[in-house]
Amino acid sequence: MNNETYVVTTKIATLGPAGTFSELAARDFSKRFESSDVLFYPTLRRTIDALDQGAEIAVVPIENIVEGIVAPVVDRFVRRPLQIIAEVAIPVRFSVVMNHPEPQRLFAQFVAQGQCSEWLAGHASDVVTTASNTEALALLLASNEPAAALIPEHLLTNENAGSQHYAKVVHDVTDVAHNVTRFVALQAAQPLALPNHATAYKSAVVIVDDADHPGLLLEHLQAFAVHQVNLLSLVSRPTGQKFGQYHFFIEFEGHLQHSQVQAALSAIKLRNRVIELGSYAYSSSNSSCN
Ligand SMILES: O=C(O)C(=O)C[C@]1(C(=O)O)C=C[C@@H](O)C=C1
Repeated sequence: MNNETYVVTTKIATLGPAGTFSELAARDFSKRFESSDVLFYPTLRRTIDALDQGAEIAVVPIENIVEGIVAPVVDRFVRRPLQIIAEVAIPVRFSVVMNHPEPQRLFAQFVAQGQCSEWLAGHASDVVTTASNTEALALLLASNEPAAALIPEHLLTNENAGSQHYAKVVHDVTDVAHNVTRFVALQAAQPLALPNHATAYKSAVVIVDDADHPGLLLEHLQAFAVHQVNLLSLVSRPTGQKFGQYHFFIEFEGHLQHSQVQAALSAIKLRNRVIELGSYAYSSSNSSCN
């Protein structure tokens, strides 16, 4: 009899190159597996689509405490079947590094710009938008012109990118001290596991707007209220078809298998299509920043 044991390596896709906050979230999530590989993708959309190309899990940002929802991620929920299986909240702090004391342009990721808007408004007029924070740093390192980059503070402790490599460093330019981003781990949609009674769950759905009429949003909210389901977030996203038409991304307390949740969603399903995105435990670091 052969006693060999096999270790399965879980492939986790996230936004790269290495050094992003997304990588921190993916590494945190990877602790749940005996063996895992973190694979990097250049955009959030390609990170999610990696689920069709061999990755079992994609870890992406979904909400920043200041900037709100990360729209490219939420919009993907309507386009392809996905399931949220976990969330993790990661503290986010930025610094600015320069290759010259008077830079002409600054490279910065699109979400990061909103989290450092006060410093940028006073110091940077020519901002070049990048797909990730590490791409901002890579563009600075490749630039022959006086330039700067908004980078994750944790990259300054990296041997190859430490403070000594730059003409000037401005530490911590983040608008708020308690800046934090919530990341979700996604997998391809599949049957939901039963709830574990010791876990506090939240769930997410998208209500697809294909039955617009006066009072529609009120009816959705009433369904949750009547069945005592506590809403945690509600974001409207344009359908892209017509002005005035919106899908609603909603997170609420409870598991999709709980009877009150099923009753609320059944009422909504009489009028609209509902995409169920799964049930997952509250992030532990989430409760500390409430
Ligand atoms: O570029 C990164 O470092 C990322 O991980 C992406 C991202 C995001 O898009 O929200 C993650 C955390 C911060 O909110 C800023 C950027």
